[in-house]
Amino acid sequence: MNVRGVVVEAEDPKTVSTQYGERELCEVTVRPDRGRGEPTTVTLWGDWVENAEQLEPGMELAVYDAEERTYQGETQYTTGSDTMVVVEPDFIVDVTDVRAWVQCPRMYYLNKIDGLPLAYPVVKGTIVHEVFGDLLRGRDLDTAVEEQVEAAGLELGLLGRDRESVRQEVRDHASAIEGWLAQGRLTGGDGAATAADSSERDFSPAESEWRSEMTLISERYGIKGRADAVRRGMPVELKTGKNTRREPRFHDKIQAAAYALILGERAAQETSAAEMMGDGGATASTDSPSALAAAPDTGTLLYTKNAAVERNEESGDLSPAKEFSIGSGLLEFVLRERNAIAAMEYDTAVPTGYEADARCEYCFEQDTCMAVAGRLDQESKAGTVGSPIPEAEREYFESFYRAIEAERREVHREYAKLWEQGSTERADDDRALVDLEPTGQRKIDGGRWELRAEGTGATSKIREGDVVLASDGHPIRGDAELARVERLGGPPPDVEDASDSPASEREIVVTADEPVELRRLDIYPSELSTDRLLTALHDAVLKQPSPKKDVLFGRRDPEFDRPEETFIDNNPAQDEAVRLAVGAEDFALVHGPPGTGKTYTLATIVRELVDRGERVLLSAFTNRAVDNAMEALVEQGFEDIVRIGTESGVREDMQRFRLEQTGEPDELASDLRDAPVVAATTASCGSRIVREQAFDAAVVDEAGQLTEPGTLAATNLAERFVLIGDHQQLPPVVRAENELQESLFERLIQTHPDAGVLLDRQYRMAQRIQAFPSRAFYDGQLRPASGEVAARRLDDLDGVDSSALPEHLRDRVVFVDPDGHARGNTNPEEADAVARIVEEFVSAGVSRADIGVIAPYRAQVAEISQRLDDAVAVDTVDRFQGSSKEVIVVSFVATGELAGPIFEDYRRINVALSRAKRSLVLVGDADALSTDDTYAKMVEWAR
Ligand SMILES: Nc1ncnc2c1ncn2[C@@H]1O[C@H](COP(=O)(O)OP(=O)(O)OP(=O)(O)O)[C@@H](O)[C@H]1O
Repeated sequence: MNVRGVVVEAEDPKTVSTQYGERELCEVTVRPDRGRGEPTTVTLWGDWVENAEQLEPGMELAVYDAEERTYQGETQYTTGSDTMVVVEPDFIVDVTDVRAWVQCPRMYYLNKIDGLPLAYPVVKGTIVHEVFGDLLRGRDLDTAVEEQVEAAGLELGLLGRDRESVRQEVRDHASAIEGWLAQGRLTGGDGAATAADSSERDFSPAESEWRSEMTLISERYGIKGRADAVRRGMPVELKTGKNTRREPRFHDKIQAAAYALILGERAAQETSAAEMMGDGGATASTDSPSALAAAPDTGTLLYTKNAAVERNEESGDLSPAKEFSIGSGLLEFVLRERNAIAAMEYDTAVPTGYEADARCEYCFEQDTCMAVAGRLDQESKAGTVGSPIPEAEREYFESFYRAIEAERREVHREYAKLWEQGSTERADDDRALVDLEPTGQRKIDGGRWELRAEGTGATSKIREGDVVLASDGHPIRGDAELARVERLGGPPPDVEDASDSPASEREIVVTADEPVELRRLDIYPSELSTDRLLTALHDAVLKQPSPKKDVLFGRRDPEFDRPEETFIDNNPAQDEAVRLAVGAEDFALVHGPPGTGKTYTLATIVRELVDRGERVLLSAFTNRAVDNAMEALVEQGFEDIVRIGTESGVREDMQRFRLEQTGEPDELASDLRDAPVVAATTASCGSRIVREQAFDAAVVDEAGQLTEPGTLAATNLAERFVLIGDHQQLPPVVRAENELQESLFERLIQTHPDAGVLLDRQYRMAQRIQAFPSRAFYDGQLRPASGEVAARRLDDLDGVDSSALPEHLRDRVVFVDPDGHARGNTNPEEADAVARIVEEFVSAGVSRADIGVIAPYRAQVAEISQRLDDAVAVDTVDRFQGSSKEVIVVSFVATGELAGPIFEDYRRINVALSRAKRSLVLVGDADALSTDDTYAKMVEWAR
C-alpha cells in the first residue's frame, strides 16, 4: 500500500517496548491527494524516525509499501520491512549530491555554490570516463585515449599540460579498465565462470549486457543521475583515484547504491508492465517484486589508479575493481540521506555540517568552508575565519540564493511532468515530439549511434542542437537515452532537390551513446543554468574586489572619464553612448529601443576599447545575438575575435571564428588567451573554460533579457562593463516569480540614470509604424533616424506595387477583424485570414522572405504555418526579437473577454509591433482587444 500526502503534523518521537526490544516511533499525520484528502496517520518506525524529525507541516511525504491496519475503525499505516519513505518526492536530488552530503553536508553546499573549477584532476577524470565509455562501446584502447585526450585539448592547454604525459597517464588508468573488461569477457565477469558462461567468450563489451552512461531518473524516490555504466542491471562506477583497501570507500558505495535504488524501481516497473501485457492488460499481479526487492544486489567500483600504483610502495589490495553487496539497509540509508537533503532544501536552509557525521580535520575543503562560513556569517562545524561581508551583501546573496533555488524547484516540476503528463498532453504542451516512426539506426564514429525516425510534422520547443531524452515510447519507464538533436525535418543536407523525397521533410536525426528505437523525444530539463546562476552569484559576492562591489551595491556612484572625441558623427545619442562606454570606469548602460542601432553602437564600442589596448568579453543572452554582434564587428572591418560555442550553436558564417576545443593544447590555449575579443553567450561565461579568463571590459548585449546573476556571469570576468539592452522588450526568461524577473540592466538604469544613454533614433520603422510603440513604451522619445526612414513605403521595394493590394491593406498600419473564434490557443478563422493577407502581399510583388507572421502561441504558429509556404517566417515573439521584416502580420488569437495581456506581458507586444519596416497588419478581434486599456489604444491607432 502506498500513501502520499501533505504533512499536517509530525509528533515528537517516542520509545516503546516491543517484542524486539525498545524501539522508536513517530506518528505523522498527512492529508493525501496533495492536501485535499481526509487526514490519515502514518507511523514511522526505527531509522525512519530520523526523517520524521526533519518533517515540517506543508512538506510532501510518500510512504511506499506501507502496512495497513484498522485501529478503532480508522485505517492507519505503518512502516514495515519493505517500506520506503520519501520526503518531498518532487524535489529531485542528484546522486552526486547524495554522495557529497554523506561525506559532509557542507561539502554538498560548497559544491553547489562554487561549481567545478578548471583543475587537472577534474579534466583527467572526464577524459578517463569518456575512454571508459568508448571501451564499453567496443573501441580500441589506443584510439580512444588518443581521441579523448585530443578532445580535451583546450582545457589541457589552459592547465599547461602537454599531450604526451596526459596520454600516458590516461592510458595507465584505461589499461586498468581494459584489463578488467577483458577478464569480464572471459569469465562472464562475476569471477564464477561456468561452462555456460563460456558462450560469452567472443562477445565484445558493446554486445554484452553493458550500458554506458545511463541516465536514470526516479519518479518514486526523487533522485536522478547518470550512472557511469550498468552491467547486467548492476551499477558500475568509475573512480580515477586509488583505493588499496579491499572494500570500496563508503561514499563511493553510496553513489552506486543510489543508482541501484533507481534500477530496482525500473526493474519492478518492467516486471509489472510485462505482467500486465501477459494478462491482457488487466491488473498487475500482486506478487510482482517490490522496487526494493528488485534492486540489484551488487555494485562495482573501479579505482583506475590502483593499477598505476607502484607495487613496492603500496601494500594492500591493488585490484582496481571492488565489488560490494547492496542490501536493503544500505538502500534505505541512501534514501534517508536523500530525504535529509530534500527536507533541508524545503525552506532553503544552509547546512552546518552537524546534520551528518562530518569530520573536518582531514577535509581538504576545510579552509574554503571556514572562509565561506565566516564571510556569509553562517554556522559551520569546521568553524569560521575572517569577518562577515556587509549586511546588504549578505542579504543580496541570501535573497538571490533563494530565488535561484525557487527556479530550481521549477526545473524539478519539469522533471515531474515527464511522468505526470501523458504523451499527448506533453506533445500539446510542446514538450515532446511523439508518435515518431523509427526509420533506421547506424553506428557512427566513436561507437556512438545515429538514430532516425519519421516525425508527424508536429512542432515543439525542441530545436536542433538540443540535448533531449530519446525513448522508445516513455522517457522514464521505457528505454531512454540522452541524445543530441542533429536534424529536425527539412531536406537532408546531401539531397539537392528535396522535392523528390517529401518524406525527408519530416526526418528526425539524433545521436546517442546507445541505440534506442526512436519513437519519442522529450525536452530534458537541465539544472545547468540554475547551477551557473548560483556560481555567478557566489563569484560576484565572494570573489569580486570591494571597489567593484561598491558600485553594484550603491555605496558609490559609477565614475566616468569621457574622451573628447567624436566616434559616430551622424547620431548624437549613439556617439554619446560610445563616449560613455569608453570612458566608463565602472559601468555604462546603453538603452536601445527597436532598430536604434544597438548592434552598430556595440560594435563601435568594442572596436574603440580594443584600440585602447583593452581585452574585451563580448557576450549576450542568446547565440543569435552574439553572432549578430560579431557580424556588426566584421562589417566594421574588425575580425580579431574568438568565438566560444558549440558547432550547432554558432551560425554558419561565424564558424570560422569558433575556437575548437580539440587539438594541440598549447596552440588552443594561446588562441584563447591572446584573443583581444572573446565572444560567448552568458551561459558559456559560466563554463570552466571562460570562467578562468580575465578581461578589461565586458560588453553585454540583450542585457534586458538577462537575470541579474545571469548578467554577473559575464561582468564578474571583467574590470568594467557595458550593458546594452531594452527593458521595454523581452524580460528575462525565468519560471519562478521572484527577483530574477528583473534584469541588472533595468535595476541599474533606474538607480543610475546618469550612467545610461537612450538611443532615440530608429532606423527601421516608417513614422506611422513607430508612433504607437514610441508613445506607449518610450515616452514618445523615439524618432525616425532620417526622412527616408520616416517615409518608408512598400512601393520603394523592387517590383512591388501597393495599388495591387486591396484597399484595406494599403495603409502602413491596418487592423483586420476576421470575426474568428478562439479555440484554446488557436483561432483557425484568423489563421485563414492571415494566410490570405500574406498572399495579397505576395501578389502585390512582396517577396515571401520579406514577410513575417507573429502569433502569441505556438499552437497558432503551427495553425498558420500549415497554410503558408515555408519561405514566410511564422513564429512567436520570442523568436522574432532582434529581427525585422518589410511586412509584419500579427495574429492576436483571443476572442471574448481578455484574461490577460495575451502576449504574456506588454513588453512582448512592443516587440511584436516594432518588427515591421513598411507595413504592419494587426489581425484580431477588435471588441475583445478593446476590453484592455493598452490594446484599446493600439486598436484605435491601427484603425
Ligand atoms: N549611426 C548609424 N548610421 C547609419 N546607419 C546606422 C547607424 N546606426 C545604425 N544604423 C543602421 O540601422 C540598422 C539597425 O541597426 P542595428 O541592427 O544596430 O539595430 P538594433 O538596435 O540592434 O536592432 P534591434 O532592435 O533589432 O536589436 C542597421 O542597418 C544599421 O546599419
